[in-house]
Amino acid sequence: MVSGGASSMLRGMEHAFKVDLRGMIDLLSNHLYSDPSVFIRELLQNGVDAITARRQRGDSLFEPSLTARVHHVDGALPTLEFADNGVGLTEAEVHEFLATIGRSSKRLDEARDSFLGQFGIGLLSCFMVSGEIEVLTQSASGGAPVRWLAQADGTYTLETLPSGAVGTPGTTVRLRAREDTDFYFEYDELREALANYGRILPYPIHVTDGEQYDHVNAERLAWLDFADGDASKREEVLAYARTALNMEALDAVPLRTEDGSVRGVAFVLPYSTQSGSRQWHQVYLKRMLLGHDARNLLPDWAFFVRCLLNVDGLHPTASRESFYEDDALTGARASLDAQLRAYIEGLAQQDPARLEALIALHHLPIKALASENDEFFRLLAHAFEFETSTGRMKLGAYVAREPVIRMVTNLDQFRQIAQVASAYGHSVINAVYTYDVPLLRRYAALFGRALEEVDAQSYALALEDVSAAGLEGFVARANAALEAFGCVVSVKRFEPADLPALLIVTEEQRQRDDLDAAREVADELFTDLLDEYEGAYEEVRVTRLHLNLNHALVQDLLHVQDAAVFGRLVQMLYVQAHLLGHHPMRGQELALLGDGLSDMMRWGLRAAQMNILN
Ligand SMILES: Nc1ncnc2c1ncn2[C@@H]1O[C@H](COP(=O)(O)OP(=O)(O)OP(=O)(O)O)[C@@H](O)[C@H]1O
Repeated sequence: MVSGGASSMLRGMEHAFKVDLRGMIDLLSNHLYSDPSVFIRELLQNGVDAITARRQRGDSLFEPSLTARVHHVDGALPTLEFADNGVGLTEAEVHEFLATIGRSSKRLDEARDSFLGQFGIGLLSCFMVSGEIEVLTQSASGGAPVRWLAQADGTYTLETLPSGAVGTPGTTVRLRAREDTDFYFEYDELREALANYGRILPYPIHVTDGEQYDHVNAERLAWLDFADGDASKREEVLAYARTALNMEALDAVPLRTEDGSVRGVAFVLPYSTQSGSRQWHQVYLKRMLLGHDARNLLPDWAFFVRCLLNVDGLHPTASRESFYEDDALTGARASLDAQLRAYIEGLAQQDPARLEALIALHHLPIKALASENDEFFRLLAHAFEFETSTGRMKLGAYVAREPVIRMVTNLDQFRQIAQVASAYGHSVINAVYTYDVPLLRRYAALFGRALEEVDAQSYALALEDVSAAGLEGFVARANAALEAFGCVVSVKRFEPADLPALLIVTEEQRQRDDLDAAREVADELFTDLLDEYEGAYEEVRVTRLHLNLNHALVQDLLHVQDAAVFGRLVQMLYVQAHLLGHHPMRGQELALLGDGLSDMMRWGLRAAQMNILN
């Protein structure tokens, strides 16, 4: 049997955790917060929460106010006093809340909705810029004022002051700059940080340093009213984008969700953006800046807008730089997605000109969206523009004149085909850009249209073949003239009759010739090895020149006997076909052009001289 004494020995002695404050501060500054200026956010947040708490007590006879004052005493490092006239703290509350890390007066569920803070660690961020934190506070529930002085090593002193020493309820936090942090105490820096975090906070924020003074959130921001449905604020909101965001927005779209209680505005960017690029937004949580990244709130395809958003019903992560993933966030995201989508759909019905401008600038995100959503696609498909062999055209106009949608998926092929296709009265779509092919496929499927992927070679094969008509000798001579250029000649008849020749260049897969050559001389062992390489192919550039027998020059060429003249003429037709088809010319072809022109000039001169002599 185990005696009671022995059992307590087994249980061991109970100890309390100890927290190394320096380690905590290091953790906060290096791993949780991205920038030391967040101490301003934490001070603002505590001040706002304290005022909210005082109001919730039923005290409405005071003018809420938050003030940051910088003091410089005798060339020493500056101090910052951050004062609020909120609820304040009693001595017991100072011990319980200020001096206990992780303890917050705001965590109760009902409190969570009203307050900004909840984790009980925010004040520690002041140690990132100051060696000590001094708090002077007078509770709204009475009692003596308290002075609390905390050091970064985790020790603190607390003294109660004579009643009435502070006067009205409220709290002042005093911080002393260090050599390495005085930058954050400079007036301009401070004002900027206060404005950045507190621009839309509901209580006035003042900043002073000697003669300098500013009320950083004096401006009434129209975008919140606009989000609430006040359409008359539209021009004001666009003007705000112009002056404050330096953006001539194409449009302003009000946003509002039930889930997460989001309100805001999306500005349509006046310039096109890359798919996947990240926009710089302003996201506020209960009117306090949370950050500039709205990735977990906005859909991926919304990279053509920049948003100002205020969120009341989502929860922050501990760093307070993004939102905690929960059902409300999922709902808010889905609703914002639907609203931006509805905006584009609305334009399609009510403002086609604006939609056209939007598509012209942001065709990639819009096409991305259309390629995954049928309804959206049906609505917009006809407005999408494509490059075709007969010029840029909206898909609607294209299908009105072409019974079959013909597309080419390679740019070189497109250049070549442009000539041949028009000979047949066809218009071919250049579908080499992202989303083109899936969009055309979807179009064909949804609207029941025939879609063909065409290439230059198959077009050329369809041209009327006349090489069997006793022209073998002619073709052989022409081939000899172009042998050095790796070009094969054929004679065809095609339209337009004024196009003398058509050059088709294809990249073909050819089995490597040297493989066969190697096999001929290889012994058994190597033959096995070579067999393993059986599938080795190489890309070969194949050039075909189709001479057009409908053209007068080609007809004349049939009767040219002089081998030198004949060769040069064929070669010049070959070069001309390069130029007409916009084919890139290699050094060989450029040299040929030079030589050919000289010959032509020489022959021309000679003919002229002979005319003179005759
Ligand atoms: N200016 C203030 N006036 C009144 N009480 C304050 C003030 N600043 C801090 N407190 C008290 O100290 C507690 C701890 O503050 P702290 O900033 O560390 O955390 P928090 O605001 O509760 O949460 P979070 O870590 O999310 O900011 C608060 O919950 C509040 O009770």
